[in-house]
Amino acid sequence: MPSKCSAKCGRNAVLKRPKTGDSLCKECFFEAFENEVHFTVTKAKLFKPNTTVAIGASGGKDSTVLAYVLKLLNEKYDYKLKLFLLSIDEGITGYRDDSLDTVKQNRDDYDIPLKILSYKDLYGWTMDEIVAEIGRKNNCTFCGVFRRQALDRGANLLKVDYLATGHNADDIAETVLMNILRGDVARLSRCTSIITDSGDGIPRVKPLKYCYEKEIVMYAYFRKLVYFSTECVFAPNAYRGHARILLKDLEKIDPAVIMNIIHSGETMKVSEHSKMPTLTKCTRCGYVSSQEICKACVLLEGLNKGLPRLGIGKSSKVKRILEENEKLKGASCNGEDNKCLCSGNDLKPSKFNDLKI
Ligand SMILES: Nc1ncnc2c1ncn2[C@@H]1O[C@H](COP(=O)(O)OP(=O)(O)OP(=O)(O)O)[C@@H](O)[C@H]1O
Repeated sequence: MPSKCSAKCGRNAVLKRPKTGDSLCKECFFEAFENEVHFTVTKAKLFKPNTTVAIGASGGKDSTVLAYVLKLLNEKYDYKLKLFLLSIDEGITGYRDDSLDTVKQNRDDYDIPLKILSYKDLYGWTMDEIVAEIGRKNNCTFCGVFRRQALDRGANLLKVDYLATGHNADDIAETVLMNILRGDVARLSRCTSIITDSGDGIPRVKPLKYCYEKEIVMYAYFRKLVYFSTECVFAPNAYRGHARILLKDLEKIDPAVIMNIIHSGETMKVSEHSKMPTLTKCTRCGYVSSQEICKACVLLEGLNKGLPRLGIGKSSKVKRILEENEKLKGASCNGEDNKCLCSGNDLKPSKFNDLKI
């Protein structure tokens, strides 16, 4: 005999909630999931009424569920938000091109306007081209740094008040673990924040912060949402994968570990000596950075000068290489040497400002 829904609605249960162990029917699961997101949004005061929100839309399960639920809650509770979808096309053949088709489908299904920005337009390189230069080992560094900035640039171009991403509870617990495994105490203090300041006035928010990945997949499945589920073709080497495997193993023993890790990260007190550096503006592109020259500009400069490994590793090493090149430039460069870093003038802000969106 099928068990009854534990919400006592009288219907039969069709699933067991991974987060709580409750047996629920479809309708009560939808309600529980949506109520939790609504609770997260209201408790953290994520959005002010009459504002605009860009949803980082990759076509994957998290951002698809985020777009669907935000639209639904916006209408149900009258948040008074104007929603946009913002997609970054990294230029990964067989992955992003297909997932962007899914985002376009979501744009039509949910009636939310979509803006697509590509790495090729922003940086002059696709990820396929970058991987051909750097190989598969460190390509995630390029992709992560460029995507972060590209999303900020997109949010600025759309002139929105918030940028919402689909980061879920598993992502955040993984990040806490990763920062611990790397001894990156400074990042620990901000990786659990539900609202982060990107340094240019457009806060990033994570409405799915407390949603378990398994429940997001269930929600998308039972709601019959269209999403793209293939792993990035370049992802298997990412360090995050190790934290992910560890977390999944721990979750099998006790699903509460995900919330426990987030809770530990939130309540941990980081010493003054380990605080994140203050954000400033990159002297090259004018974009937000914790260094004089932002990581995106350093990586791009390396690519353009045939030194793709320039930005991989410690920033002190990068600074030394850049200083040495500055000296060389003063001594001998006639401005025609393609390998000399002095011809990194193509990184001026105008390159980005000229972009037609
Ligand atoms: N190419 C992209 N364009 C726009 N937003 C993106 C893109 N890639 C990632 N994001 C945003 O960052 C969030 C976390 O990205 P991550 O790479 O961890 O993907 P994920 O956990 O597989 O999420 P999803 O299922 O939405 O793809 C996504 O939910 C989305 O909001």
